[in-house]
Amino acid sequence: MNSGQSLAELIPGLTRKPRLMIVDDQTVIIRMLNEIFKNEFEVSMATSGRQALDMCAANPPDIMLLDVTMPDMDGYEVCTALKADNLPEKFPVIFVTGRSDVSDEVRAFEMGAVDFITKPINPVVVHARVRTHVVLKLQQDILRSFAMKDGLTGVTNRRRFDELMQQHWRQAQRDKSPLSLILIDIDHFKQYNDHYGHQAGDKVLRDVANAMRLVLQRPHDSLSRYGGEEFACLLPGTDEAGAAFMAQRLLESVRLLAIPHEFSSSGSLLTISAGIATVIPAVGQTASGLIAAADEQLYCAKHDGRNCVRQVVLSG
Ligand SMILES: Nc1nc2c(ncn2[C@@H]2O[C@H](COP(=O)(O)OP(=O)(O)OP(=O)(O)O)[C@@H](O)[C@H]2O)c(=O)[nH]1
Repeated sequence: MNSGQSLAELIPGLTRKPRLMIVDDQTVIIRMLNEIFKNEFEVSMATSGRQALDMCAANPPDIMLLDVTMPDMDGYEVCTALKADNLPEKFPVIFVTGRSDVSDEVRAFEMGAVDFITKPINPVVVHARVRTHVVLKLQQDILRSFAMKDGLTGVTNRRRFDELMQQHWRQAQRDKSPLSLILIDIDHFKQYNDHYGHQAGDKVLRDVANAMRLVLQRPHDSLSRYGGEEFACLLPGTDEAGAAFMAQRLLESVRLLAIPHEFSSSGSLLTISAGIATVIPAVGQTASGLIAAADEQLYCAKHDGRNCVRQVVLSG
């Protein structure tokens, strides 16, 4: 890798400074590393393993420089805790240590570290290694985000929805908090395609997805393309009243697009129908029940004339 190139040149599409977390109980080391990286990275610092874990939960870095020998919790323990934690993002960890035994090095790799740097720190070496690993990490992030997006509408795809569902389901089980799912389907979309053409149909899918995406405000709310003309809106921490409100806003956002649909039996404009299911998941319950329940409500909304919402609350 050419160290003369800037990180922005190496990672096309990079819109922010990479985040580097330095974890060391010796402030003199932290200061030294900060001097090396402060221009290219957004640097955060922790002086104990516990503090590092708390900071990662709130705002995970893109890469971590982790001291092995620290009081209370050593670097190996931090690494183990990071692996066990359900962090929203994984990131590479480079161990920094005064020990230079082969067994220490082997242990570091076994714990999941990507690299191992020995003290005294050589600024050129540490800089080159951090750059190499952070470029790989950010390139992977970009590829991953492409793999998780629906090519036509730009919202997350079915694969990502499945992941998000599992993630939020487990979180809701732990917190005993409500999780709502809204399944949305465009009304008489086959008629739309048949009369206005497939390209016009594709544009409608994009416009509808964009309009609905703007309705979602909370960071954990998500909209995914669930199937051909079906979307799924996942609302963690949202009860039945909140989900009903959001569903009505989704319907309204599509009505406001005022897309003519002369061949719809539910009005002269394009509309959607929605089925909502809400649950506080119990131990042993699975997410597939929530999806099936929302799907059944969507079927009811279609059956009851379309352009409407039907809802159920499942017992946890
Ligand atoms: N243009 C376009 N059409 C799609 C895409 N994916 C699915 N469709 C179409 O969506 C239509 C779905 O039709 P149906 O399942 O019969 O449902 P509908 O006509 O919307 O009727 P109701 O759901 O009962 O209101 C089919 O014509 C599919 O070809 C896509 O990516 N682009």
